[in-house]
Amino acid sequence: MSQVNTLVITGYGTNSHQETAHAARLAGADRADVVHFSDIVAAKVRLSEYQFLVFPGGFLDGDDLGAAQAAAQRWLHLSDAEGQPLLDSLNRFVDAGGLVLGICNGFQLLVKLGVLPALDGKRFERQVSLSHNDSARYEDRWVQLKPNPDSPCIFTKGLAVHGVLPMPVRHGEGKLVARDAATLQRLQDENLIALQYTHPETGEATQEHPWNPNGSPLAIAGLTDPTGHILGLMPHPEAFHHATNHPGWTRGEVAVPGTALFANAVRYLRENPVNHS
Ligand SMILES: NC(=O)CC[C@H](N)C(=O)O
Repeated sequence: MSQVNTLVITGYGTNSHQETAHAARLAGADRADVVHFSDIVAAKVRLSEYQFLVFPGGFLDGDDLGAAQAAAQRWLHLSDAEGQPLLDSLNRFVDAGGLVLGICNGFQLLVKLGVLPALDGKRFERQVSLSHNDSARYEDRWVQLKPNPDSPCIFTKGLAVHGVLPMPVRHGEGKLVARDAATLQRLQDENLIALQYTHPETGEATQEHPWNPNGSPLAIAGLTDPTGHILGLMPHPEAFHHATNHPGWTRGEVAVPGTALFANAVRYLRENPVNHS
């Protein structure tokens, strides 16, 4: 069975990197290293040493200029100490079959970088973004997510049988905006909408606040790319890594934890070795 080493990139304002690494370990990853972005730039650590790359949540650069906007510029324009553009390393990582997960601020980074949704295979071209919540406030609450069984997403595979997945959100900029109506339509038509916010009474996708916490169109909570190897989502799967994290646990409520997304990634990588050669 092949090795699953997880790289969680921290620095400049991430705040859930340790929980994220913990979730990866709980899900069975052999290793989960929390590495500062500057160590990637210094070429002390290479993406090619890993199979699973996670961009955790937080407030990169204090959300200045818009969440993850400044961080996206760093990824777009910096090269490492060996002269390798960071974008090339990221591109190669994905082409080698590595899995990428962006959680909340990490999802914001992936869309601003154009890693998601990468329609027409166009990576690093911004096609959608994440903007301020319709409620004009920071939303900190639990939501219920419906996985799309027809999505190519590796992370959500098989999870639709559970109905909904509860997970907490905490963000100010979680509303998806597409550059045009056709782009939005294609996300749906190509099954790139991996996760949707649902109404607790109907279990169906909803635009209703607070169940849809940000007003995201088509109730989009998470997006994948056409390969299914990349997932970005606004809710925090790492924050539901144990039964007692769930607000209903004292009432005996049982639900599939967010670590299920990580477990799917680990399982996939065991069976589908990444080829960094
Ligand atoms: N929890 C997070 O990662 C927050 C993301 C971002 N800082 C926002 O408020 O939208």
